[in-house]
This record gives sequence, C-alpha cells and structure tokens, in this order.
Amino acid sequence: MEAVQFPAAASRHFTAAASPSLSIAKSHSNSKSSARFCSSWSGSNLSASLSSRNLFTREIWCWVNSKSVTTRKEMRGIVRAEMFGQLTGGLEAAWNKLKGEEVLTKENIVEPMRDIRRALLEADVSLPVVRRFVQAVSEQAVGVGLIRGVKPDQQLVKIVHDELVKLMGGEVSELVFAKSGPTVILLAGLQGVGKTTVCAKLALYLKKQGKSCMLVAGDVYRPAAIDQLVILGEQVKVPVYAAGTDIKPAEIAKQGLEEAKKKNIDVVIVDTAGRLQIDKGMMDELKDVKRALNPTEVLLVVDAMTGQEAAALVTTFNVEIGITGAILTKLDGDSRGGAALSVKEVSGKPIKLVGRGERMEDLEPFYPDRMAGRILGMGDVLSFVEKAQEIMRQEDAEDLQKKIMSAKFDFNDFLKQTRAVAKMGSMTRVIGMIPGMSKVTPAQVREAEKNLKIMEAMIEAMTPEERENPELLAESPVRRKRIAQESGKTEQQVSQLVAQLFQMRVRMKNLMGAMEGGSMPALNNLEEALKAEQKAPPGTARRKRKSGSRRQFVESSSERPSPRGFGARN
Ligand SMILES: Nc1nc2c(ncn2[C@@H]2O[C@H](COP(=O)(O)OP(=O)(O)OP(=O)(O)O)[C@@H](O)[C@H]2O)c(=O)[nH]1
Repeated sequence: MEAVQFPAAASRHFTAAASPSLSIAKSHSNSKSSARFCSSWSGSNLSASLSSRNLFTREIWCWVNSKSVTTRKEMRGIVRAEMFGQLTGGLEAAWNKLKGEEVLTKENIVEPMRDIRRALLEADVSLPVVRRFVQAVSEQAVGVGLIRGVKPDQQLVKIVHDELVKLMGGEVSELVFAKSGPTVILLAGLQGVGKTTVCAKLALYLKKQGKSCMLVAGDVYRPAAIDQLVILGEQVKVPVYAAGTDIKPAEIAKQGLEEAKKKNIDVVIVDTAGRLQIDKGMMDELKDVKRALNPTEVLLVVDAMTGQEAAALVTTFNVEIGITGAILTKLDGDSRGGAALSVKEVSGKPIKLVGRGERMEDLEPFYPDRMAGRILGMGDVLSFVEKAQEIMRQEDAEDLQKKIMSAKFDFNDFLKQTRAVAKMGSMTRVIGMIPGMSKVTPAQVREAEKNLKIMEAMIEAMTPEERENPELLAESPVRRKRIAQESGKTEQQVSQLVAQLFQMRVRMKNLMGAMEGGSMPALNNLEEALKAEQKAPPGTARRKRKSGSRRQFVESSSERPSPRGFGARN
C-alpha cells in the first residue's frame, strides 16, 4: 500500500496522531495496473502543445481511473464498442499468427490472410471488395522479402495499412467551392440518417473556415424537419430560409438561393426530404431541385452503421441523380467499418466528411490514412494534433510545458486543461485519439467523466490562492475541511485530490522529461520511464534518488513529494 505523499514542507504538518483519519492509501496493484495501461501509450515527435496536452489527458485518465483501469491484456478482451473496434480486433488475430516467423512466405500468410478476409467480411465490407483487397495484400506480402529490423507481422501491418488507405480513396477529398456567387451544397439521403443535423454541422464547420452560410429547409413533408433545422440554425448562429410546406422543394430552393445572393452568403446548404427507402418520387424531386440550383456539391448522407448497404446507396443515387460524394454519419457508433471501407471502391464516389457524434462540432473531413491508422489500432494522432492545436494556443502550450517541467502545475492549470480537453469533444473521443488508449470501454469513460466532475466541484470550492498553492491545502486540515463542506464531498476525497496533484506533478515532469530530446529515441525513454515507475514500488525510486543526491533534494524540496507518506509516523 502506498501512503499518499505531500511535499516535504507540507508533510511536516502531518503526523499520524494529528490526522489519523487522513491517511489515504492507494492500492499498489491499482497504481501498477494504471502504469501498465499507460505504458501502452506511445508518443511521437509531435509539437510541444500535443506532447503536453497528450500527456495531460493521459495523466488525467490514469488519475481519475486509478480504481477502474485494467491491464493492457485485459483491455484486449474488452468488448470493442468503439469505432471500428471489432475490425481492429479481427485484424489483430492476423498479426498474432505471424509472431515468431522470420520472413513472410506463401505458406505462412495463408492463415493471417484468412483472418483478414474474415475480419473484413464481419465488418460488412462487400465481398468483391474483400476479394480484391485480400489478393492485393497477398501479392505484396509474398514479394516483399526480408527487411532488416522489421518483423514479418509489422511488414504485414504496413501492407494492410497502405491497401486500406488506397481502398478508402487515398487522398482527402476536399469540398469544392464555386468560383463566383454562392456555393450550393445539396444534401440528400434516406430518413433518419442525420441529414438535417449534418446541414447545421456543415454550416458550423464552414463558418470556422470563415465562410458565411445559409440553410434552406427543403423537407416539405415533415414540418418537424423545418422546425428542427430552424432550431439547429439558431444553435450554430446561421440563418435558415424556410417557406413552409405548401410549395415545391425546387421552388423553395430557388427562393433560398436568391435570398442568399442578396445577402452575399458564401455557402447555401439545402436540406431535402428523406424517404424510408429509395422511390421514384424522391428521385424525381431531387432531380428537380438539382436542376433548379445547379449545385457545386451534391452529397449523399449515409449512415455508417448500415455497412455495405451505404455503399450500394451511394452507387444508386449517383446513377440516378449524379452526386459528388458522400457524408458518412454515426461513425462514432460503428464498430464494424464496412461503410467507410466500401463506399469509394463500390461507388467510385469519395466520402468527403464524417459525422462522429451528435454535437454540432462532430463533423470532420474523411482522412483515409488516419482511418486506416485507427482501424489498425494506431490511434488517430493527427486528428488529435489538429484538435489540440485548435483549442490550445501556442503560448498556453509553452506555459503548460514550463509548469510541468518545473513541477509547478497547480489546480488552476488542472481546471484549465480539463476544460480544454472537454472542448475537444467527449472524453470517449479524446481518449480514443491517443495512441494506445483506444480500447477504453464506454463504462470506463463514463466513470472518468463522473470522477472529473467530483474533482471540479472540489477545485471550485478552493480560493484562488489555494488553487495556486496546493501546499496551503496540504498543510491545513482546516482548509481541507472547509473545501469538503463547500463542495459536498468528504475530507478524505479532498485530501486525496491534493495528494494526487503532487504525485501528478512528479510523474508528469518525469514523463515530459523523457519525451523531450527528440522523436523516436524519446519514445524509448518514455517507455523506460513508465516501466521504471511500474517496477518500483511507489515512492522507492524517489527515495533512492533522494539518498543519492541530498543536496538536490534540499534544493527542490518544495517541488517534490516527501519521502514520508501523508499521515505516516514521523
Ligand atoms: N451518434 C451520432 N448520432 C448522429 C450523428 N448524426 C446524426 N445523429 C443523430 O441521428 C438522429 C437523426 O438525425 P436527423 O438529422 O434528424 O436525420 P434526418 O436524416 O434529417 O432525418 P429525416 O428528417 O427524418 O430525413 C438524430 O438523433 C441525430 O442526433 C452522428 O454522427 N453520430
């Protein structure tokens, strides 16, 4: 059992006699398991902002989950409910079959290729696509030869990765904008796929790129759809053109476009009516609207969870009305991946954007290479960098890094960072985007979010001075008692929070130190740092360092935890 530790200066004020009930213990096995789980996180040569943010998120995760985090091995067994989780698991079986092999041969890839085929079929990728894919991978795998330092399973992962990227269209397919006048984007799709929601999400996405937008309510069969669009328009602060349900959609579209021209709007997004299934009436109506608008983009909105059916729909709509691409919604709930993998190959039309959640911010470009990375369980690092950079200004990032390095990270920083992380999306997504942390169960994420709320409540009850100097809290049971009362939590919870901040300071400093100093070598350092922390019973590593360098300890005693446990006898 590890006694929670406070800085030397602060711990002088604690004795077992003075505060016996405040002795907080943390199970060693828990800290071990979280360290083990955390060690699966692998860094990369990313910017300072990413490093510190990534580190922070990971630390928060380990911190709030010290009770529920499981080992990496256990993680593997957990039902993969997250995006593409099922496919990722299926492919893992293929790599595992190659463990211990020296080189890829015609014989030893038979089994892994069978696993890949099975995984893709289970992911609901269409059969002809699977056949072509497996053939392409097999041909390359056999011809690849021996590469020094690269294991056969790694070689196969690389080949599969590159083929997945090709399958999904290779490059990002950007939206096209009109050279003059408003760009018109016509959205089509079956009922309930998320079309109306996409209208507003797309407007917000384009607004962030500096474009003015207008929404046009063209679904005249469902009055509620018009109301929904108006509400969503208000939410994203974009005007909505609605003309009721008594006129033809093509007429509404024309009027909407005229209105947009008058107002010098850059992009007009037109919502249309969905049907339960494809019918002639819907197609004719869409053709009329398309003729009336001459849109720059005609995008079919499809639900990712319908798998290869989504690809078939894109083909049909393209043949019938001519479309420029697809928007794949509800990718966040898609554990199979069949739609993402099939649409381009089956229909010839690219997926331009994906919806990954119900919030208005949850729409982003479709990056085939990042998707491939996710499918293979590598984590969507680049999406994370982009999101992190969007939220965190460079100066903030540098500030945070400095604070981490000097172990001055305080409760203000903690609040600021958790809130910034929250802005990046739901915890599920943020966690999922950190390499090695994608296999976290929704239940664990919910638990983490709950724990974060408890922590926030306690921090909010602190005075600005206490937030800035956690030492004040470590020294004063009276302050901790007050915070417990004000936040409605127990004194033990408050003490634990304070103690954890000091532990986090040291750990983050060590890890950040390990990450600094280069790209790939830093990875090894990080792994080593994590392993060392995992091996050593909590506190021992620090104790050894202290005895080795007394002077150094004295100099930095206010920054590091005391070798004495909180509540330990003096
Ligand atoms: N999880 C998740 N839910 C989504 C996503 N996109 C849309 N939804 C949800 O899907 C439901 C249907 O969305 P709508 O926008 O009303 O669908 P629609 O296609 O306009 O439906 P009709 O107007 O009936 O044709 C709503 O509850 C949305 O919040 C997404 O990317 N992820």
